[in-house]
Amino acid sequence: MQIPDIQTLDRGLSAALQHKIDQKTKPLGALGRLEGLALQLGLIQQRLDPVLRQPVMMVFAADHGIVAAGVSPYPQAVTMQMVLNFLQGGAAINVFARQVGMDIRVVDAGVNHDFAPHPMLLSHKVAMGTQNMLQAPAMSEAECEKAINIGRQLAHAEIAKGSNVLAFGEMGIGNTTAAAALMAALCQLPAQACVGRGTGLDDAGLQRKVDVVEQVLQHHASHLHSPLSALQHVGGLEIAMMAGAMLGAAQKQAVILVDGFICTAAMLVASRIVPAVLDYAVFTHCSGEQGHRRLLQALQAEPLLDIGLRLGEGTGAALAYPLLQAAANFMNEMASFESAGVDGKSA
Ligand SMILES: O=C(O)c1ccc[n+]([C@@H]2O[C@H](COP(=O)([O-])O)[C@@H](O)[C@H]2O)c1
Ligand SMILES: Cc1cc2nc[nH]c2cc1C
Repeated sequence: MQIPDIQTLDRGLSAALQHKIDQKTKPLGALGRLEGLALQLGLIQQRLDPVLRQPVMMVFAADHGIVAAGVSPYPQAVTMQMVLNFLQGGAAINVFARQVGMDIRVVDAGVNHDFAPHPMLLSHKVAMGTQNMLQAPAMSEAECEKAINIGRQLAHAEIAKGSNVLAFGEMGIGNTTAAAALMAALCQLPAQACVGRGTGLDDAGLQRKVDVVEQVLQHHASHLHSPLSALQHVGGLEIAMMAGAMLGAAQKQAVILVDGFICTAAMLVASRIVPAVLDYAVFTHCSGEQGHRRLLQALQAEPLLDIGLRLGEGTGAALAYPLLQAAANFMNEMASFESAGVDGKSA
């Protein structure tokens, strides 16, 4: 695979951005995390007056052969049914994206169903789902590379149409198992620390899922040392396409909004391919999925929200978007001590 060229942030503007932030009519630091966000936006865009244009929510969907091992309480068909729900506008992500003014693209990366064409649907099926990774690599090397490259092109296309904020979401029954396996492999953590209840496994189901992930890691042990090989052997098609799209977004200096556990696992993979991708990432929330907090810590990421969401679809990213808007808006619209005639010196 050709490694994408991603610029690390040029921090030359940091002092001027921080000065602008500090001159706003507020006590120093009083806008909390919004101040760090404003600084990040300014550095990504290399301007003192950052603007957010045409935010797009990209929801990547695919199926997972590992569901045959009983790792999800829901049947595989729910992936396809939820894609239809997205296209009809009735899912949580439709509601929240509408609420914050984001367009949605639903990307079929590998759902086990043939969809009729639809204006919201981007059909880029690489396979009808992954193989059961207890028995075989989740994908072939060619499939994995194809998914990454399509993802990168999709991000480039959205940015070429005028977006400078790409939000990421996903749908795929079984994908918390693939995400946990990737986390365990790339962070060298025991399965137990990475596996959670997903859509709602009971205690026995959780134990079975831990056992399955341990077996998967053992089966592919000799292929887990590089991020690409780990992705190919224990990942998922939507995870691979998201990782590619995240790399593509960073290549073009767009802001990347990372949703929950599965999106963060995709960012983990992307960051092990090109670490500079992290400069463009905003981690929007800490999901209720056991393992997400530890994964965020491994990436030294501080999530914006921690409100117990564990839905996926991009819901956390959509809900956090107004915080990004607030960061850009205060930079552009808030008075400075000088312009408002407020005494900016503390006693
Ligand atoms: O984003 C999260 O943190 C998250 C946590 C738990 C579940 N999910 C969603 O639930 C599905 C995967 O759950 P499971 O139990 O089938 O592996 C998939 O469609 C995800 O979008 C998502
Ligand atoms: C109903 C349902 C909706 C979802 N959205 C994302 N993952 C999901 C899993 C299920 C089961």
